[in-house]
Amino acid sequence: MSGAHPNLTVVDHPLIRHKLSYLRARTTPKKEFKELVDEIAMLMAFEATRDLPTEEVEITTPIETTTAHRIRGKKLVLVPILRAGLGMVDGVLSLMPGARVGHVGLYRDEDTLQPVEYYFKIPPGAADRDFLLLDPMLATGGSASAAVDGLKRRGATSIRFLCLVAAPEGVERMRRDHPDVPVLAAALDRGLDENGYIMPGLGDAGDRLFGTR
Ligand SMILES: O=P(O)(O)OC[C@H]1O[C@H](OP(=O)(O)OP(=O)(O)O)[C@H](O)[C@@H]1O
Ligand SMILES: O=c1cc[nH]c(=O)[nH]1
Ligand SMILES: [Mg+2]
Repeated sequence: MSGAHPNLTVVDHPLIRHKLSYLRARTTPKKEFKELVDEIAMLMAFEATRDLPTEEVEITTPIETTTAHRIRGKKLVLVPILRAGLGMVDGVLSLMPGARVGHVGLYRDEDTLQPVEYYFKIPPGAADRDFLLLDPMLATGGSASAAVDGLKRRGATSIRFLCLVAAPEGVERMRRDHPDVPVLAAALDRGLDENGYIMPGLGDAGDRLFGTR
């Protein structure tokens, strides 16, 4: 938990801080930017799944039979918010290759900053799954909040939101709209500029990932 934001955990680790410094730099090329997004997402997924329940199983090693532990219960679903969330999927999947992947298509209208939904596909049986919602940027929080609305409308009850850079405005919006959804971020930044961009941020994550600007 993080001070004024009881719904926020800043995953603050020297490796993450180091990688973020390159991610933020405007000179970092597209290929490296994508690799860094994956690497930070993977490191954060380690923290985001810290409290997944495990159960005892009996296994036989080449030496003897023993008790080991495996993750129990609900099946994990990664849900990237398109487009930029796609950049985080491979990194998280490298830790949990068995996780399913849903997709939420949202873009933020450049003038109104309101999220516009254009796609929604998740596996059936939402009530029995743990969802990890992925988006590098939490700015006003409109997109994350709308994505959580969509998951809840389809029956989801266990949702965590994983982002790389969060603005206080977005964290507060999530606390207001969805106090039951923990937010994990690699960094909590200063605020938003007049165009709704995070300061100091890293610019437009989708454009930097996909080379569209
Ligand atoms: O918290 P908010 O104010 O809603 O802003 C954050 C959203 O904006 C960005 O997406 P964008 O609309 O640029 O779409 P893109 O990923 O397709 O580029 C980002 O990836 C988030 O989804
Ligand atoms: O700073 C920001 C804000 C929203 N979306 C981005 O990609 N970057
Ligand atoms: Mg974008």
